[in-house]
Amino acid sequence: MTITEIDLSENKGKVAMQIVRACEQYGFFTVVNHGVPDDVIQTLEYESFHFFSRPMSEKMAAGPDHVKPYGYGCNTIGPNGDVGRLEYLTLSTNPSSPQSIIPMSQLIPKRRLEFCNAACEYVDGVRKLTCMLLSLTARGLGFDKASILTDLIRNDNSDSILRLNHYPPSIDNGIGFGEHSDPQIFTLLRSNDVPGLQIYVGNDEWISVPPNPSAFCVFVGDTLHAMTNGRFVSVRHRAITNSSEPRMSIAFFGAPSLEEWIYALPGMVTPNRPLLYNPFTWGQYKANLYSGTLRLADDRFGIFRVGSSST
Ligand SMILES: C=C1C[C@]23C[C@@]1(O)CC[C@H]2[C@@]12CC[C@H](O)[C@@](C)(C(=O)O1)[C@H]2[C@@H]3C(=O)O
Ligand SMILES: O=C(O)CCC(=O)C(=O)O
Ligand SMILES: [Fe+2]
Repeated sequence: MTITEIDLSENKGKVAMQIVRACEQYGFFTVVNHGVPDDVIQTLEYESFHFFSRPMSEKMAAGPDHVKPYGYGCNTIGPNGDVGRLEYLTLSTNPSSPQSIIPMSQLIPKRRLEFCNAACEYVDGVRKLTCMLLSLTARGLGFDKASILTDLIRNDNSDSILRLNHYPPSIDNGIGFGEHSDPQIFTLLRSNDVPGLQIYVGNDEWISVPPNPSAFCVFVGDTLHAMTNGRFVSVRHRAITNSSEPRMSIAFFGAPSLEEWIYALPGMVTPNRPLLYNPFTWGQYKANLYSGTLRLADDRFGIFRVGSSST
């Protein structure tokens, strides 16, 4: 199989169809000519490497005791004992959150202002790109109004997240970030020129995504899967460590506000495709990630499935 690479400078009608096809097939594609300025990306990568190069005692100032999933973390992922060979910094992009870029940058040692500016500019660029991709997706699905999807991310209270993942060199095929799907709408991830990302394409097959620093990887998340009533695949993916070079991935998880209701979009439920999930708010879905014993690789739709005994 080949990974779909979409050139955003091409005809918009064609691009819209390519996006929908890729979301239906694997829930994954890459985009080039995406419009996020290269210097904005390079600057945040530089500041991120600088942050992770600081002594552990300094990095710990930004975590790990903050509200999940925010702050600095090392070798553990999520609330229930998953481990990985990485360290990360996770920030809210909602300006009114105490865990968002500006207040969290105050906890970051050295180069506070530089880090803060770089992260804000990056989020500005990737949020616009996410909106453009959602608008093209709405068009590809046949909706007249792009706002049916773009409003979810544009909302001032969007619960979108910025996550910096740093995988130190390791040459024995270890698990950097274990298998999972992302819970949000779309994830836009960019990495330096070091391999590691793999996606699941069915039939027990994982394929490696060749690194391309001038592209963004786009992942369909659980929320868009639910909104399309299963038509789009929420792609399972993982990162392995097998390089003598450090790997840095920067992910923007585009999410709605906590109050937003998630339900199947018009036309997605048909006699051949019965409703899969009862409506839920993003806040309910997110609370479920952190309230129980769910592990990284677990299916998280259980209680939201139509016919589930808890609904
Ligand atoms: C074990 C978990 C970690 C995670 C929340 C979860 O319950 C399952 C999904 C994980 C994930 C993957 C994408 C993002 O990195 C993340 C912040 C998210 O929203 O969902 C992480 C969560 C985390 O690291 O806390
Ligand atoms: O680093 C990667 O390539 C994957 C990271 C990831 O899946 C995540 O942060 O959710
Ligand atoms: Fe992920």
